[in-house]
Amino acid sequence: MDKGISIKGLVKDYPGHRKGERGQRVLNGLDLSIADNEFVCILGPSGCGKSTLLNTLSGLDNDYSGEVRFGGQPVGRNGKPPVKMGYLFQDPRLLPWLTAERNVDFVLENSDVPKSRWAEIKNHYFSLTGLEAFRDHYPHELSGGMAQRLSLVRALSIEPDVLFMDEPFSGLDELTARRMRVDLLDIWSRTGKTILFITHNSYEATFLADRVVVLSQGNIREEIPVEVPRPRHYDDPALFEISKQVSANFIAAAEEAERARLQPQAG
Ligand SMILES: Nc1ncnc2c1ncn2[C@@H]1O[C@H](COP(=O)(O)OP(=O)(O)OP(=O)(O)O)[C@@H](O)[C@H]1O
Repeated sequence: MDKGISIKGLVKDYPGHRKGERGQRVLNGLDLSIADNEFVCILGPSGCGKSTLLNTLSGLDNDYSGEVRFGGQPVGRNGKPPVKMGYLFQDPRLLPWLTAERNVDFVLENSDVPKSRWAEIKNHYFSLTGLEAFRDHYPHELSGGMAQRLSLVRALSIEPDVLFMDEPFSGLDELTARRMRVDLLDIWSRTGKTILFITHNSYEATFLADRVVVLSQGNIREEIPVEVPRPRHYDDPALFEISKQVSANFIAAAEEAERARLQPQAG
């Protein structure tokens, strides 16, 4: 099954919330195609529309215009998405009163995965993420990295075709984040998913992605392919070279946002 994503002319406006406040166009006719099994990182300064893009693609926000297709099939405005989606956020969002395993069961109970497969799936992902010994631990007994790993187990357990990740490692210390990036690439290479990953970190984006998309004010400023063979090595100079180009675009996008902010509004 094709799990690619095609986005055409995506426009998202937020109304002004206070009396007399202007509305804001956050996504401005965005076109983007993501291939089946491609790993794409979205980078851009604060407020450029990254989370808004993820919310519209993931169906959390249906109030937009333009076209979004998964595997060539359009998203029904209020219907079921044509692919299975998994999410990972900056905050692991675990249920504190449930053990690690029950947190995963909770998601499985609300999925279409038959109960006969739960044990196999849980064994697989708990072992893949090194959490086998912590299945009966509660979230407060886990470190930040372990909690985020559990959140990854939970997202993967429903066997999503597409994984949306919104700065999932930004709250972790650098060493843990590095390990998580390597683990994520390993899992991705074994399971085959289309991944859309949001980050503020140029090197993280370059290390992970097949392609880095830099957003500026609700549209694509630059798409930078990362043609470095996998498995990748964290200290590969070729990655550093590409990340410099990513950084330069990121900084330019931030400057564009600052200029737009200082520009007097017409009308
Ligand atoms: N529910 C909302 N109502 C009104 N404006 C919103 C809403 N959500 C986001 N915005 C505005 O839309 C713009 C884009 O927000 P968004 O969260 O998509 O940016 P972002 O690129 O993800 O930023 P960050 O990197 O800080 O998370 C911001 O100016 C924000 O204030």
